[in-house]
Amino acid sequence: SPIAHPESETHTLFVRQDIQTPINASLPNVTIFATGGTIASQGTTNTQTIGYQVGLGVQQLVDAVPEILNISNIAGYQISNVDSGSVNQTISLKLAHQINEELAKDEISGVVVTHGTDTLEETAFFLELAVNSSKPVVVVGAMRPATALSADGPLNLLQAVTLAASENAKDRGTLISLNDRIGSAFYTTKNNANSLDTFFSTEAGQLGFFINQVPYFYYAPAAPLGVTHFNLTNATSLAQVDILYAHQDMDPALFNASYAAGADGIVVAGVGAGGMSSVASEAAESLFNATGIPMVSSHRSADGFVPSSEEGFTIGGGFYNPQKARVLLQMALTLGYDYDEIKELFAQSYPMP
Ligand SMILES: NC(=O)C[C@H](N)C(=O)O
Repeated sequence: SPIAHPESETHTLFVRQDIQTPINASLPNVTIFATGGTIASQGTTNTQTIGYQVGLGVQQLVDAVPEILNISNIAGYQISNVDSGSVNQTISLKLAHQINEELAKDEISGVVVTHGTDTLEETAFFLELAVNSSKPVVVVGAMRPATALSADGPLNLLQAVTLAASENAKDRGTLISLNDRIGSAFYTTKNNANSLDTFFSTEAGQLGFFINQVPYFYYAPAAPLGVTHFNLTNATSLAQVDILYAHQDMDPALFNASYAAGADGIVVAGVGAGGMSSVASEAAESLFNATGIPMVSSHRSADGFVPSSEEGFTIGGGFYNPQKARVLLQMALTLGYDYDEIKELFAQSYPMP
């Protein structure tokens, strides 16, 4: 094995297995934080592409693609080993804290997070807001388990490390790298539950592409409009924000139920540009009038825009999809933003001409 000092230690919540490759002084240093997902999964046959189990550690991910060591020295941390549907605020806060610490070290060029693709965009957006560094943070996953014919994880990981080690990737915020594409964590969303190219086809999210494993960017570094960096250094937990999905005959009781279950904020994945039935809307408004709980309107369509209106009680989620609006609202509530500040925070991403 090219990995020099494997050691493992079991914590109650995190399986932590720190690895460090032999140091080659002429190479940059990249740290990998592994969280699980399909990229770390194994099936029972090489044709199994559903129903596989997560379980490979960061050591095995790196061992599968030794070419990585021609690009960068690697240190690795096992933060969790779960499907991304089970990634929670404990894991994302831990990631944010450790990544901020890691990137503050002069010798570190960038970091890679390996993650399941299902909620990858939520963690990537969370890191976009909670990590304060010009160095690259690259979040990567895979759509086929490591045991599959034509598994995509190894090349995706090689590309992610290449990107994290690249000077050209600096000052671009958190990046999502998958299947040759480089996307902005701010805008990229998972588009297909099964396809290898699942992070394709968002309106504003595509930043670049790998050609022969070299990252090419379409634009000079740029930050999305309205990006706010939050200091969560002292946060040990996050506010509770629920997403309610609008549809025909949406149950209006969901609003009170969500509040009664402890929600500090609610995001509505609305029909069209943030809509819901008049009955549901009345229930939402009476909860808002009674409690002042902030409610953000987003869209259940994959892409779109919901503005705030002057008279409405809901806050327009702008370009944020429901899951990203949830992360943003969660951070704002955790740091004590009031209703007007939250409205302003969302409006910042779409400055009016
Ligand atoms: N492609 C994937 O990674 C899916 C997997 N269920 C996850 O952990 O998100």
